[in-house]
Amino acid sequence: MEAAVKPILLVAACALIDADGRVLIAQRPEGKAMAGLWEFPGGKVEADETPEETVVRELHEELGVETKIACLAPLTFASHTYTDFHLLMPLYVCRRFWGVPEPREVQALKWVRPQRLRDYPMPPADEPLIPFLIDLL
Ligand SMILES: Nc1nc2c([nH]c(=O)n2[C@H]2C[C@H](O)[C@@H](COP(=O)(O)OP(=O)(O)OP(=O)(O)O)O2)c(=O)[nH]1
Repeated sequence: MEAAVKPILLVAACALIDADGRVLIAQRPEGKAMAGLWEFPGGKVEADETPEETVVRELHEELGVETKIACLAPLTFASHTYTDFHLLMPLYVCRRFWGVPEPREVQALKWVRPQRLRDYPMPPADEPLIPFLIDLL
């Protein structure tokens, strides 16, 4: 019997970048899958949204940060098979945003130099994204 095809989960994520070229990562909350791992802010793309709208909404909800679709630039994407789904995750970068990020729906936030991202345990889907940020910054 053939294995069932896993559903594709579309998640949109964003690397906020500060004036020093550091990237913001967020620690996943307790009680959720992959709790405690560090990830790029973002979330599932809802049925009525574009990925860019998802990023703008999630930055507001998770961090209290405001930005605009025009301030998002696509960098790369993750494509990774988890147990229950296949994750497809465009990663945007954003250098222009308003407000100081605060950890509203996450455990903690950290501004990290791209070369130091490997010091923070991330979901397996995220590891291939790191070289793109190192190249960019
Ligand atoms: N936001 C974000 N999600 C990531 C990253 N890497 C990665 O594998 N994911 C996965 C974790 C989750 O399975 C999914 C994002 O879903 P989510 O954060 O909106 O939802 P969740 O798992 O917290 O579950 P829910 O309670 O909100 O339904 O993508 C990343 O860098 N950022």
